[in-house]
Amino acid sequence: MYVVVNAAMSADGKLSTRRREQIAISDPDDFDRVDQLRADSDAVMVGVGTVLADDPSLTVDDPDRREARTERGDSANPARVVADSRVRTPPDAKVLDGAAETYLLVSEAAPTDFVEEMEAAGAYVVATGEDRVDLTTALAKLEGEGVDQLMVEGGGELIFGLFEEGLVDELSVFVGPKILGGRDAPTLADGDGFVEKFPELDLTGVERLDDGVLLTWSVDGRTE
Ligand SMILES: NC(=O)C1=CN([C@@H]2O[C@H](COP(=O)(O)OP(=O)(O)OC[C@H]3O[C@@H](n4cnc5c(N)ncnc54)[C@H](O)[C@@H]3O)[C@@H](O)[C@H]2O)C=CC1
Ligand SMILES: Nc1nc(O)c(N)c(N[C@@H]2O[C@H](COP(=O)(O)O)[C@@H](O)[C@H]2O)n1
Repeated sequence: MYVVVNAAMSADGKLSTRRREQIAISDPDDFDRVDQLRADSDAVMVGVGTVLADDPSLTVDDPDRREARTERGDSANPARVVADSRVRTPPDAKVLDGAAETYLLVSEAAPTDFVEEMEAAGAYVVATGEDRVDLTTALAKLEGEGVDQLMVEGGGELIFGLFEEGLVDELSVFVGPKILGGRDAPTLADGDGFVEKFPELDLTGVERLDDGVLLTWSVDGRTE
């Protein structure tokens, strides 16, 4: 499986405000690029923190891109994947609206009644890990379901978890012309942070998009 992490951050490295409110950091050209990346992927993943903060749809916006997918024999939208160890996804979340297949990655500690509620809402529930989703095993299971390219949109906890497990192949970050500030505002990679053996990146692209810059890296030492 090829894993590409894509996110937009402010010039000071924040994914959103300290209130965790969704905010447009990307400019129109970047949103269009993100839509194409979704259309090119088999699945789009977020953490439940993002579902709770943003209630994203994670679908492809451009009808021509959806049509191109169906013409090549794919579903109109990529599958949606939510890492949600304890099942905090609300049953009325947009990721459960039936517009695409949805996988809910939960831990073995997930309450059975919540799991059943998610299955009744149409989600495929994949349980791995004792208390927290075991991302390595969960992604291997998704690969077994035909997910060859996984796009990850965030947030910072999930992105850190994927780097921690050595699961990221490529990172693309749009740096937008805003300062958000806030010591508690989410950043590109939160979690516990690395203190040694930092993931190393190879810069593969620098491109001006509107008033921001798109930076792309490949990741050294991808282990899975
Ligand atoms: N600017 C951008 O491109 C984006 C911004 N965001 C912003 O990020 C914020 C949400 O980010 P976070 O609070 O960091 O939440 P998150 O979206 O990273 O979700 C974290 C949750 O994922 C679950 N999870 C399960 N297994 C995990 C594992 N092994 N490792 C890590 N997480 C695991 C846990 O329940 C954890 O609480 C929101 O404010 C949202 O607006 C989110 C996506 C993109
Ligand atoms: N690429 C990008 N740029 C921004 O400025 C953003 N705020 C985000 N946020 C991500 O997009 C999700 C919303 O998706 P839908 O439009 O609802 O499908 C949001 O949840 C973040 O993952 N991304």
